[in-house]
Amino acid sequence: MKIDELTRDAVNACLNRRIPFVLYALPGTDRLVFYASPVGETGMSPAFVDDLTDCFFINFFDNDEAYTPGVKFSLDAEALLQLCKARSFCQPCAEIRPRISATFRASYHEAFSRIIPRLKSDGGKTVLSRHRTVFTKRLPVDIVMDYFSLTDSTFRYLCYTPETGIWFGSTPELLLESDAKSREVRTMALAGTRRSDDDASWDEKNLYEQSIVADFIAETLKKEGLDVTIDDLSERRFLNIKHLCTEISARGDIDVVDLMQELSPTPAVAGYPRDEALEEISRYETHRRNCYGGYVGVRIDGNYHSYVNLRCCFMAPAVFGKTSGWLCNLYAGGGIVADSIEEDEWNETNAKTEVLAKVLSGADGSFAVEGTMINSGSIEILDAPMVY
Ligand SMILES: C=C(O[C@@H]1C=C(C(=O)O)C=C[C@H]1O)C(=O)O
Repeated sequence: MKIDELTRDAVNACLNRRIPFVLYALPGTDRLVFYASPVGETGMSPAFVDDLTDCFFINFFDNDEAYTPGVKFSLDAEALLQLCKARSFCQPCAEIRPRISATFRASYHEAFSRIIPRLKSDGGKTVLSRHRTVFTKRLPVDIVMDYFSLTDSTFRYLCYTPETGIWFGSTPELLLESDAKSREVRTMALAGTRRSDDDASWDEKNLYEQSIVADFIAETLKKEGLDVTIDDLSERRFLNIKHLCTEISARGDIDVVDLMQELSPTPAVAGYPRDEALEEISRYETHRRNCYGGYVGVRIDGNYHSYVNLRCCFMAPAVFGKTSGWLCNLYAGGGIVADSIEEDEWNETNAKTEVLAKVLSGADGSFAVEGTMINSGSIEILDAPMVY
């Protein structure tokens, strides 16, 4: 995958000036698309202002607001660069910032130990997540070009909005794809994880975790009065790991935005029953998930391409010691059920962040720092990057 100089300049101009933008590629293609839409007088990004314009959207995991931040497809790279030449910008700073500390192994242990007894008595599943914190000297454009080039089977994006800050990701999980003409939507139940090179057959625990997701999605679609088709269980490989997957489609009278809200967060990223799982997540996880586990995607010609925001990174410009670069939070979780083994689940979160952490470090591994050296005394988060 290649990025042309014009688009590279446009991305850097947006990062330097905090102009909302997106750079994305849909699954199955290496075609990179760039758009920017400066924030107007409201100070808010304008994604879902109406039902017509093509746009990018990115939602929070705690998805209880009607408002969804995003980027309208108003300026392409050339138009954006022209505008930057013609006038100066004072766009709003990000409202949230990455965390300086990472999840301690001990905090994960504490959360795990509290959740297991309830799952043993009530059954069900809770998705427990953690985040890693990395400081990197690499430029966002270089990072995402390496990361996006590894596979074309995911939805890949890099964006900035004032509500979310800078995020990028490469997610394998479809939340909802809609086709207004045929009145059809497609989704998937993706869960259960193991390393790609592990050829043993899937165990009961993983099959159970995945069936919870498939049942929830199928029930939700049926409750909406839709005609639902459920495909056979298959295996999906994404870089160093693989998952179990059931593709599900539905046809009928659909309000896609309502349905996305209804489905998200699915038991693949929250758990089941949902309320109990969400309660445990907010009580025991030591970080806010922000946009991790929410949904992210594009609306084109009235059709939605929406994905669960996984294998993603939240970043902000920062100075570490005397070095300028980027502070990054990498998120990963896994479904915990009554007989889950803590060490295996922790290792699963390592596997899910392994590729991204490597990309942040660069080819020779010398571009990034991770660990206790990163603390509030050694790092300062900036509102805008040192201009490059
Ligand atoms: C929660 C994540 O992934 C989700 C959880 C999975 C699991 O529990 O096995 C598998 C795929 C995703 O639906 C993540 O990548 O952080």
